Amino acid sequence: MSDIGQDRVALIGASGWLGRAFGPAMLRQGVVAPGHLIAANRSGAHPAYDDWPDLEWSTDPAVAAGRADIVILSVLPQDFRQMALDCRDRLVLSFMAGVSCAEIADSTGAERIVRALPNAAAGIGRSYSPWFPTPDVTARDRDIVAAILSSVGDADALPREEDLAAATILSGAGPAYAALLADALLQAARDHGLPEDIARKSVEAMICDAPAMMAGQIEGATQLVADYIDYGGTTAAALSAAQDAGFQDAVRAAVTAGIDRVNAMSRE
Ligand SMILES: NC(=O)C1=CN([C@@H]2O[C@H](COP(=O)(O)OP(=O)(O)OC[C@H]3O[C@@H](n4cnc5c(N)ncnc54)[C@H](O)[C@@H]3O)[C@@H](O)[C@H]2O)C=CC1
Ligand SMILES: O=C(O)[C@@H]1CCC=N1
Repeated sequence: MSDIGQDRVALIGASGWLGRAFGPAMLRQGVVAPGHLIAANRSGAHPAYDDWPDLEWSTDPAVAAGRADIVILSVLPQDFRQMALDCRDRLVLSFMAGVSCAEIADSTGAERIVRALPNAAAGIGRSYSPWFPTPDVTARDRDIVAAILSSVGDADALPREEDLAAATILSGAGPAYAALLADALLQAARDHGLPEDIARKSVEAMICDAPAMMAGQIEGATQLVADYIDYGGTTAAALSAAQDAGFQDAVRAAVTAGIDRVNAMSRE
């Protein structure tokens, strides 16, 4: 039996971007038994769950939450704010960006709340999901949360809730910044007249091979840039021009703007 034991889990937003990664992963790995999962969405059974034809579906989040011991909130903040959920005496695990534990407690009555920030790599089992528990969360709750989050990748507890804002903008963004860089490189390649297929293969080699060369040693990135600069070749010229044009400033502005947005959402 999994860490969840006989507890019933309501996954609110089961067919959304994150929900359809978590639900099937939890079922496939035996974190929750099919008879103990209630999948809630607006449209009923979703093809991502075709392997579990007998799964219980609900289009009423309040009913699903009411029948569960553990409630996973995988809905947009604005949709959550329209819901009337009673989660008293339940463990609530929220994936929502910018919705504080205090707001979740206020609107659901829950005291045992964990906020986690997965990312889109959950869909390939490679999410990194930092999480924060309220003081009432028990040791068993923590094991349950670790089991749920581990079903789609790696996870670590954070000591302070406010650190979730940065986590939202960094790991929470998944491949978004890499996509921005890839798009800029593709446009530059086209500007220089590279045939489209060669441009695509060149940029794919840059973006998709880099992870294999840097995995497990990301702290070496600063040294890698310095090594290229010291090498004094063509890449040095390109990297220096990017730095002079404000590359680091652009990244810092992106992270700051994102954190500001998260904090504004918390006050909306
Ligand atoms: N997509 C991502 O990479 C990340 C998302 N998040 C957070 O996770 C949460 C979910 O995000 P996504 O999966 O991307 O959203 P999504 O919009 O893809 O999925 C949300 C799901 O909730 C369902 N839903 C909305 N209102 C409902 C209602 N009244 N009753 C039943 N179901 C309802 C929708 O039908 C939809 O399937 C958001 O709060 C987001 O901030 C956090 C980290 C990363
Ligand atoms: O862009 C977003 O709002 C979602 C939530 C956290 C990360 N991605």
